[in-house]
Amino acid sequence: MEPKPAAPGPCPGDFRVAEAAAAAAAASSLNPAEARAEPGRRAPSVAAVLPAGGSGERMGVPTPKQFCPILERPLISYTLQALERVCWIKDIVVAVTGENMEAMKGIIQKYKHQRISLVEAGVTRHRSIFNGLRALAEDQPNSKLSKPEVVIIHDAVRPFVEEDVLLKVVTAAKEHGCSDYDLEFGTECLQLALKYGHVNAKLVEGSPDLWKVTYKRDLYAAESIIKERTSQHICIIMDTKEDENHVGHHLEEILKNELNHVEVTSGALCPAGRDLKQIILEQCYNYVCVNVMSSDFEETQRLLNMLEESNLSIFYPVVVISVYFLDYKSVHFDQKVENLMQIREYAKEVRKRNILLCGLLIYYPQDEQKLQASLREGATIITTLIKERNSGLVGQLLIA
Ligand SMILES: Nc1ccn([C@@H]2O[C@H](COP(=O)(O)OP(=O)(O)OP(=O)(O)O)[C@@H](O)[C@H]2O)c(=O)n1
Ligand SMILES: O=P(O)(O)OC[C@@H](O)[C@@H](O)[C@@H](O)CO
Repeated sequence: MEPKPAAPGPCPGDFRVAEAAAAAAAASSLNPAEARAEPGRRAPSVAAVLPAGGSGERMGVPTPKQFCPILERPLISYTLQALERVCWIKDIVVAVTGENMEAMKGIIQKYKHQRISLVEAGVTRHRSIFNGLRALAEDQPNSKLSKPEVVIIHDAVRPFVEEDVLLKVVTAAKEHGCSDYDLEFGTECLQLALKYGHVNAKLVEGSPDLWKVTYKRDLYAAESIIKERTSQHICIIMDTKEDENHVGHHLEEILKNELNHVEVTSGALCPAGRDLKQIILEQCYNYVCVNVMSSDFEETQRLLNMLEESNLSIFYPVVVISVYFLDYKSVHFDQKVENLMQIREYAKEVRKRNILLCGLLIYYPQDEQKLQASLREGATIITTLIKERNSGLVGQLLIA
């Protein structure tokens, strides 16, 4: 399964931190014997510099690519999120041009990014990096930055960096010498370090997702990756556990079968399912609220309240689909639809908080085969809404 999207959270006191401490100690130690991890050793000091002062000429759009939106959030915010969740990176210095400084401050505030300092970018990428390094190196009286032992340089337009590769980079910073291979296939940064830093260097293998957003097509690729990652976990909430034969339960079964590569959790507002708060904490971005017993929005409203309180949707749109049932025999079709149209108002309200709410009415015949077909159609609508995360369908009542 793909790794979860980066999300901020408390730094776990697990082995990675100790490993990082050892790596940073290794990177900074003059004595190789000291480079081994020691219990209780002081925390490492690692900082990151993000050059974000380019104009993105090759992208061919007026907005510099680092500020281009992906699912309505600027690209650079994804990169910051990926770095700030790595708790052993103490400071993240971002180099931006003077004209984008205010916009950058707005992004930091809106998405509550932490440990970020801004510096003025330079006319070239290397100059932007230099400005970031200078801010970390100088002991300026009003600066909250302290001089780190290791600095990670990471393009602001590489949003999918994982902690393990950052750890490898920090570890390699001291452990390895420079080979002919490294020189042959060196990147600009490597050459810069070799020429002016008088240090050895080592190329570390990254993952294919570490690629750089350069052309317009890369924005579409990044969006697809984010959509795929956020669709990996779906929580189904049923307002009853009774009446096992109700079509609601059949729908749940069909969804589970169709989404066999996806983690489907049965959450509940009632005690039978897994604790919904926990599921939200685990960063599930998709909820199917199956209303077997009721025709109102009470259960959906409870779920929406919990989602709003959690702030889960600050980084990614959360999809909520409220599902209802009506059989062909019922004479109340108009009344039911009219009642369910209220979803528009709820959807408009929660849309402001990046929650994409849609309604789905499964209008089903008694005939077993046709019923199965209706349920499969319903399941297809649900999976499409989740995979596409299309804000254009927000507030719609779809009928299967
Ligand atoms: N004067 C510059 C130029 C580039 N960068 C940053 O360096 C990273 C990688 O560079 P690149 O992909 O070349 O970005 P751009 O220069 O913006 O793109 P282009 O070459 O297409 O104009 C980007 O995060 C970019 O913002 C920078 O900080 N300062
Ligand atoms: O200009 P290009 O798009 O070829 O790549 C720039 C890269 O060299 C740069 O982004 C660093 O990641 C590597 O030092």
